[in-house]
Amino acid sequence: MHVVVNAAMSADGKLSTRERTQIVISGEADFDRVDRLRADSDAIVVGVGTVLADDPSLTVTADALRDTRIESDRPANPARVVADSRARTPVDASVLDDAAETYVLVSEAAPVDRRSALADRGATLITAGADRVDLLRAFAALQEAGFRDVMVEGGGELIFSLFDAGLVDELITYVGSTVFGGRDAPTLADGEGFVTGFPSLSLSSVERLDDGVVLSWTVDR
Ligand SMILES: NC(=O)C1=CN([C@@H]2O[C@H](COP(=O)(O)OP(=O)(O)OC[C@H]3O[C@@H](n4cnc5c(N)ncnc54)[C@H](O)[C@@H]3O)[C@@H](O)[C@H]2O)C=CC1
Ligand SMILES: Nc1nc(O)c(N)c(N[C@@H]2O[C@H](COP(=O)(O)O)[C@@H](O)[C@H]2O)n1
Repeated sequence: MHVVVNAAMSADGKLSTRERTQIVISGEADFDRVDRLRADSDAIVVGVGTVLADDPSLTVTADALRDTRIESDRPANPARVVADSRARTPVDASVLDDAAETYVLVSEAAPVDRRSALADRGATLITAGADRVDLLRAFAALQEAGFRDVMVEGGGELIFSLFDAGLVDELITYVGSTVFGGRDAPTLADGEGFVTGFPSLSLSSVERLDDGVVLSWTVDR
């Protein structure tokens, strides 16, 4: 399985403002790039914090790209995957609509009634971990389900945990032309933070796009 993390951040490294509401950082050309990355993926993963903050659809928006997927025998949209230890995804969340398959990764601590509600909405549940989703086990289950190219779109808590678990192969960031500031604003990698064993990255490309820059890194093994 190949895991690519893609996120947009302000010039000061924030994914959003301290109010954690959805905010546009990318320009039109970057959203097209993200659309192509989605179209080349089997699954798109987010944390439930992102679902609660943004209610994303995580679908491929450009018709041409959707056609490309159909020609290649892939479903019109990649599967959507939510890391959601306590099964907090609202039943009316856009990720549970009919546009694509949806997987919810939960822990054993997720209440049974919440799990049933999500299953009733058509989600496939994967249980891994006692209190928090065990990402190594959950991603192994996704691989077993046939997913090869996996894209992660955030947020900062999930991205940190994926780096911590050694699951990230590539990191792509769009750095936009704005400053959010705020010590409580989400950054690219939040969680506990590393004090040793920092992931080491190799820069693979730098591209000027819209009024910002796309930085692509591979994670050293
Ligand atoms: N600019 C961008 O590209 C993006 C911005 N965002 C922003 O990020 C913010 C949401 O990010 P966060 O609050 O960090 O939430 P998040 O999206 O990273 O979700 C965190 C939640 O994931 C669940 N989870 C399950 N297993 C986990 C594990 N092993 N490790 C970590 N989390 C696990 C937990 O319930 C945890 O509360 C919002 O403000 C959103 O707008 C989100 C995605 C992309
Ligand atoms: N690439 C990118 N640029 C931005 O400026 C953004 N705010 C985000 N946010 C991510 O995209 C999700 C929304 O997806 P839909 O348009 O609803 O499909 C949002 O939840 C973030 O993960 N990304």
